Amino acid sequence: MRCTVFGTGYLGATHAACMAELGHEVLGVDIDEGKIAKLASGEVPFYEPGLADTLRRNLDSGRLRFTTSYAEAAAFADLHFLGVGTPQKKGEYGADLRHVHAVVDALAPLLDRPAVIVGKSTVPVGTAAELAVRASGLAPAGDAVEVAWNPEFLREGHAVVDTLRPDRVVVGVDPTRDGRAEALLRELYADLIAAEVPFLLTDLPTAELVKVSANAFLATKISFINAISEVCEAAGADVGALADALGHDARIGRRFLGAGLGFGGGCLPKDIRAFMARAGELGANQALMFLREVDSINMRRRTKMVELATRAVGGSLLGSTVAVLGAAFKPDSDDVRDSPALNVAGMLQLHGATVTVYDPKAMDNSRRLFPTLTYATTAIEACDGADAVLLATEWDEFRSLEPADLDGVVRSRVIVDGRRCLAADRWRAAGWTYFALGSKADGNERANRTGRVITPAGN
Ligand SMILES: NC(=O)c1ccc[n+]([C@@H]2O[C@H](COP(=O)([O-])OP(=O)(O)OC[C@H]3O[C@@H](n4cnc5c(N)ncnc54)[C@H](O)[C@@H]3O)[C@@H](O)[C@H]2O)c1
Ligand SMILES: O=c1ccn([C@@H]2O[C@H](COP(=O)(O)OP(=O)(O)O[C@H]3O[C@H](CO)[C@@H](O)[C@H](O)[C@H]3O)[C@@H](O)[C@H]2O)c(=O)[nH]1
Repeated sequence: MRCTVFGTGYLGATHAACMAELGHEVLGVDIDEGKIAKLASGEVPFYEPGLADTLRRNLDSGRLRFTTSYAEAAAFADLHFLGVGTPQKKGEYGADLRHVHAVVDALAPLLDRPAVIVGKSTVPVGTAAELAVRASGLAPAGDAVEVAWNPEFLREGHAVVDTLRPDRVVVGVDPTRDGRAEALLRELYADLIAAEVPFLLTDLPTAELVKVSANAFLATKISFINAISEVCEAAGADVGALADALGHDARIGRRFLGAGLGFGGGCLPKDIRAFMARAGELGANQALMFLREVDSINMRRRTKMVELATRAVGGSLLGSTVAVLGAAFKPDSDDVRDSPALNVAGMLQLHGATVTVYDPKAMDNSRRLFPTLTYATTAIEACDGADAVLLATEWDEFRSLEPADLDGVVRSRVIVDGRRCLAADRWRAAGWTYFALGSKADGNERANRTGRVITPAGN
């Protein structure tokens, strides 16, 4: 069958390529001409493992095309996915829906046949119902234009697999309608349904809420372990061993109990804030108060990392040289939106450190966002002359670093593991001072480059 996808960013480009992979004819639409030109020539404008192959295979098959023309898109299909950004409003918690509105306002007047607009963007509950009124009011086909919601749960770095084999497909429809939207989406996802991916049909507000509730839960789980991490640091316990023990309880599970620098990216931080804002608008202010704490715990990890770095260089960042390994908000992505790594790098610089950053894939995006930081072309180059090395994003390339790789490169053999992904014993055995968020401080702290003594402390 045919469909369009409006917005060809991390979500939309993946969805378009994967729908074509399922055998459908797909037209991706974006207002960014450069992005569309790249996609049309087989180039993915961002880093996502496996996506380039899927894109090229489906461009070659002729099933996948890209355009900036809304008129072409309206003529092409009667099933239109909406995957544009819903960022946090400037200076407010709420979601900025201007891109979502722009799509509907430009597309609906072109819809002169029955059509279904299917939202995939993450939106405040109530948006779908509002868009349904907006679309049918603007469309020549009137009420024959319907809105459904099919929230997306893919993770960056695993986007292709998550789209082709999701844990579930959630479809929200208006129950007063004739079932056309459900039928179209069942047909579109027939291969997934045949592979026993649960297809969960709900009303519109429930589908919208499933998405933000899932992200709120994930964020809460991460902040839970990071709150416990603070207690571990104070008590001299080890949060990694604690999380392993907790995770054996099947009711809890080990996933998303990774303590460290906390969550960032284009989703969890802005989604929990928009969820709080929307609950407030609905008069349910009290309900999500805990998410404020989830957010604060998360942001505290970043300042905690700066404190640890300060200790690691001997008490003052002023005049120090710090290497930051990692800039993306997570490994296997080049996304630097609300990246804890870059946030920390920026704070270190504000405190007077000379900061050199290296990331395997996110260098261009980082330079655009933080042009005043220094960037290296390899991890080793970033560590040249460093008083401390900070590991901020757990790329495999950094996990597999050996202490010997950096001996003779750094000025002081001091490492701060913000993602708890290095073997502490190996680094200590090699004579390094090893700090990690969520553990008692290194017992072998010692005089560093300036002869300043870093005192062993309990956190
Ligand atoms: N990134 C993810 O992993 C992910 C996963 C699930 C859900 N989401 C949600 O999906 C939505 C998109 O996120 P993203 O990360 O892909 O954002 P993004 O910024 O990477 O992509 C958005 C795209 O929309 C395009 N766009 C803006 N206005 C447009 C218009 N009027 N017409 C056509 N295209 C337009 C932009 O040019 C851009 O290419 C957000 O609501 C996000 O919360 C994202
Ligand atoms: O145990 C963990 C797991 C993750 N993180 C951090 O949490 C953030 C988010 O990670 P992840 O959820 O894997 O990445 P996203 O690609 O942002 O995916 C989330 O946000 C998407 C957009 O809404 C959803 O579709 C996904 O289901 C949801 O996992 C990253 O900074 C991670 O470093 C931790 O600190 N500890």
